[in-house]
Amino acid sequence: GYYGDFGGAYIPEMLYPNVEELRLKYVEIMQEPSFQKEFQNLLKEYVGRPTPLYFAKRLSEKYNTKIYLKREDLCHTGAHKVNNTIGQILMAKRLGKNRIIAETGAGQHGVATATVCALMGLECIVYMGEIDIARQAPNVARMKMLGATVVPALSGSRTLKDATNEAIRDWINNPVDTHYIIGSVVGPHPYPDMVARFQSVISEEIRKQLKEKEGSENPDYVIACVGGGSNAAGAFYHFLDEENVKLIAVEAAGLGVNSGESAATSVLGNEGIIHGSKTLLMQTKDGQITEPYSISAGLDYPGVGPLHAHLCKSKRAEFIAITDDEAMEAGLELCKLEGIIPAIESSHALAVFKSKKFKENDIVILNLSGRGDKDLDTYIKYFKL
Ligand SMILES: Cc1ncc(COP(=O)(O)O)c(/C=N/[C@H](C(=O)O)[C@@H](O)C(C)C)c1O
Repeated sequence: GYYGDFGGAYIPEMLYPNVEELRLKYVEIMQEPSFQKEFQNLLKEYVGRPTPLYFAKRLSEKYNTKIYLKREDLCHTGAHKVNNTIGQILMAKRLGKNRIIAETGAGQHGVATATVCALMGLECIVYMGEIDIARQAPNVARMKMLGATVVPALSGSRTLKDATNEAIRDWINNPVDTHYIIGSVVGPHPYPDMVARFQSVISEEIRKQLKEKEGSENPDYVIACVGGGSNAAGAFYHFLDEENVKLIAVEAAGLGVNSGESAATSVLGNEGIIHGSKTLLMQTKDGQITEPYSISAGLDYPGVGPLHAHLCKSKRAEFIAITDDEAMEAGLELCKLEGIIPAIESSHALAVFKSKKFKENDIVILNLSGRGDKDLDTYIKYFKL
């Protein structure tokens, strides 16, 4: 359960039975033919996979390189999060669980969890920071309509890290009948690996689609935004051992990495434990989690998955920090050039083209993790629409 020096399961003793049960069973369950059959069928019939690998002609012309967008914004629920929740709800059923809990920040993961609970008729409780409930109101309404109970996290800074703490507290109190669907490649082993495996359908499809379109399975670059790191883990997964495929992980610089209002964990973080995992996190000198900031709730996370801590330390991936302003401008530019309104998280990845030069015949894949519907309020305020 380690990625280099990072990973592991540093959990309270009372959580050990739940996590140990999962660790012992998850690979075996995922490899069962009946599991794979149901998983692949739901991804196709319910999520709408495969998602297009769309050649963005006008964007490519603007930046004089070849840009393909992997359209995770077209998944059912509007983001990549559902790839993971489909896998985990099937896992929960095979583990005999009938109560589901989850944490969410941007609300996408909460919606994706509520969606699969409605699909399978399971009880769903989503913990969400009171601050995030206010700034992602449309997703809160969606979760309620889908039958979930949204519980405001009132502890700490009342954002994602507190929602995660409250979900962990719930799981400790309800070990037998409850499965905790973690929304990103974070948390104690086996979650980072399990979530990455479920999201790896993204790069599995990219390889097939690129082969058809360009005659080669390998692009020159894969770019993805990183909050906890699940959409990036999925987009990178099948390229990790292909050293000519360069990986670019994009974090939220917020108001700037030296502004004190940022979520650029690879720049501002150092080694520590967060939510049961040894990784890089933004912390005070006595190891308390520092409150991050980003205009996007989805990247507003003070840690990063252990896989990405390793990719950063081993320099297998280049980490770029993008500010609120750079992201918002890039999001609006995609609207005008390609008629696609991206999630603000995904807009951070798009902003790379402004600052990094690619060669004319480079093939660049950008993982468009979600669509911008949930962010219209923020776009309206920012651009005074
Ligand atoms: C459209 C979209 N794109 C990217 C992200 C960042 O999450 P990762 O892909 O796991 O790095 C997110 C993260 N959303 C989470 C959520 O909806 O709850 C996030 O807030 C937390 C789970 C980290 C997202 O919604």
